[in-house]
Amino acid sequence: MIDPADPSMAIVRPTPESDAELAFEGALRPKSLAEFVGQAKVRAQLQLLLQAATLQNRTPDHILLAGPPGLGKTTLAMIVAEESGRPLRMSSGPAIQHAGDLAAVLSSLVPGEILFIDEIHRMARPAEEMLYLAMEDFRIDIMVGKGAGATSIPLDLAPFTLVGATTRSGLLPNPLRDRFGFTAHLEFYAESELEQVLVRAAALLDLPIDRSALAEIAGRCRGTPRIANRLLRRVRDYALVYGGGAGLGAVHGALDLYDVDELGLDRLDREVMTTILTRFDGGPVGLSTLAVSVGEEAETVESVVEPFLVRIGLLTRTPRGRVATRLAWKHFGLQSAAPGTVSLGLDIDGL
Ligand SMILES: Nc1ncnc2c1ncn2[C@@H]1O[C@H](COP(=O)(O)OP(=O)(O)OP(=O)(O)O)[C@@H](O)[C@H]1O
Repeated sequence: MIDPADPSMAIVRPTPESDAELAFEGALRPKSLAEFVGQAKVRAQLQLLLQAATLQNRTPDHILLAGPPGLGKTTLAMIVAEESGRPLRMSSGPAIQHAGDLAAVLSSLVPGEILFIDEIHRMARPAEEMLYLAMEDFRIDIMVGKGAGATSIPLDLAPFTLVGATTRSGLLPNPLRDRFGFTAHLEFYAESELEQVLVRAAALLDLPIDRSALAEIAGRCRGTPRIANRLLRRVRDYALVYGGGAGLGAVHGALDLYDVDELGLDRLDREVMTTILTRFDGGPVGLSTLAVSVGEEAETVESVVEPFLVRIGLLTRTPRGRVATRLAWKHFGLQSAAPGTVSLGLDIDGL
């Protein structure tokens, strides 16, 4: 769930500008696994897990949803609650900064409730430790008092299902990761799947749009449904203001205006790549140096920008740092200043 007032959500692009953007996103969320486009394997896995729990009349196992922003983690958490007919409680890692914050949430859950914790890797360590016992035994220990006189009082919890979402599953401590019965790794969407997302969104928005225009948006939305839906909205704006209908002309006009290139790269993607190419001669360059050079948080560069650049073959992550590929030099029409640097970068890929 995106809360524009929450600084932890600043890494989500493009930033929702208004309540209207949030309402728009909410309105387009699929409400069932059948409506959810793509991620066929994850859908089948979730279906099995939920059906088995229903047949045994128990709470479904804890679920971890991992993947870059905008691929449908929050949507899936809502679907899990919907499909299993259970109430949903939503929270987020940054909102749980003390064990007491988590204890308050856990102790107020009703039996069978689904607890969704977005950005679960941002939860404070003491809360994380409290969660181990809660997930395993539906119990927490509440510390009363301080120092030598401190005692712990056990508190039984109602059985619940935790659905955690993370853009950085590698940051979760093993004991926490191991307590999830199922981890779903969400992948970037294929263009054909994104076209389906867009067809559905255009119908819900009552927007007549050419199939060729939808295909063009699908190829330029970084493999991400959230971005596909946002670009569709910008195309709708463009068609509304300049007339001529929502066709290829409106797509090119809107996407050029919003600096989205033919690969779907936006301003920050391009800045990261051109910085590696021109300032570090293709790399390798370390993450923190790169982040400082483009004036962004290292986490944003690592979890929001890089996964897509790696996926489309412009960037590799090596033990010595980030390296631009031959394709990146070609895409940006640049040449290495030091002959041999490119192949040095590519040579260390496999390390
Ligand atoms: N498989 C899908 N089919 C149709 N629409 C989708 C799908 N996945 C995501 N969307 C749309 O994309 C938008 C973003 O999805 P969602 O908020 O679930 O992403 P997220 O992975 O939770 O992102 P974040 O990590 O930023 O919280 C939603 O409005 C939803 O309508």
